Amino acid sequence: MLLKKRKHGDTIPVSGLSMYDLVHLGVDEYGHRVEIELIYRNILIGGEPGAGKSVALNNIVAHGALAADCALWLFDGKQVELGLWEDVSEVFVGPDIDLALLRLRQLQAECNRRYQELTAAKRRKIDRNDPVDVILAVIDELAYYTATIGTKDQQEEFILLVRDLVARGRAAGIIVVAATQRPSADIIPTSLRDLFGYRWAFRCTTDSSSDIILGRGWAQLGYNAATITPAERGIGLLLAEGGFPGRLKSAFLSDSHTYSLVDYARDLRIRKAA
Ligand SMILES: Nc1ncnc2c1ncn2[C@@H]1O[C@H](COP(=O)(O)OP(=O)(O)OP(=O)(O)O)[C@@H](O)[C@H]1O
Repeated sequence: MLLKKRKHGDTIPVSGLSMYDLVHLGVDEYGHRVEIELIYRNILIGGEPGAGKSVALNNIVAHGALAADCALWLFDGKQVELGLWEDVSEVFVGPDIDLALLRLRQLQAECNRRYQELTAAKRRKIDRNDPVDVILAVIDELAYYTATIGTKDQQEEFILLVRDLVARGRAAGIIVVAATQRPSADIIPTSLRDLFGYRWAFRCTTDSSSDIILGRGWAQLGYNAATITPAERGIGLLLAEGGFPGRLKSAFLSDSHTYSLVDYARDLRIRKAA
């Protein structure tokens, strides 16, 4: 089962986390905690500006930052969304398409290297006993690198590299988390969207943009992020591979919560390196 639920109120462990553990996202309509198995999966997050994507992203990045077996590779077109985590990241890329492409090529090379090792060892995927970190590659905002900065060729290369990592990275322990406030077909082509095992749609302005995140036909079946009202910030529809979209509210993290988590993650990482 990909999506796990526990009673709301159970404590959420924050120390000694692993990327192989469940990642806490929030609470569903019945008051159950929603947790996902992110390892060997990727997640796409979309919705209109102010709908709650950054808070959702911060929950996932926080898990990665607190996990002893995770290296954070952060791509932040706006520089301020993920900037709080820069200190505890292995790689941080701001609004620089050349650097973003360089880092993605390096990630692709690392993916290829891990595949070679797996093949040599006659194995199919890395697991928690392997001496390599899971790489959590977080991209916010996708459209910034694929439609705003750089030349057409650079934007296309960016999409190709992301698609390759989403398609092949999972077994190699590379997880892609991509967020956009522009859920349109040119930013998230079907061929890319369909590779994401999890899709989380926050409020959208139209039925079709909701379908662009969740998949074609869900709005018609009543799973439509355009029906989330502007006041319902932090609420979204989460689809886990093979299931039905479920409504949930992300765990709220204020800036001061996030700063505390960054400090705690920094301490854990200093202790790990010592
Ligand atoms: N889970 C939540 N619970 C309560 N309030 C929330 C929650 N998530 C978001 N909000 C509120 O909504 C505001 C906007 O959220 P957030 O910055 O995550 O939106 P966004 O979709 O990332 O916006 P943008 O695309 O403009 O960056 C937050 O500052 C907060 O006030």
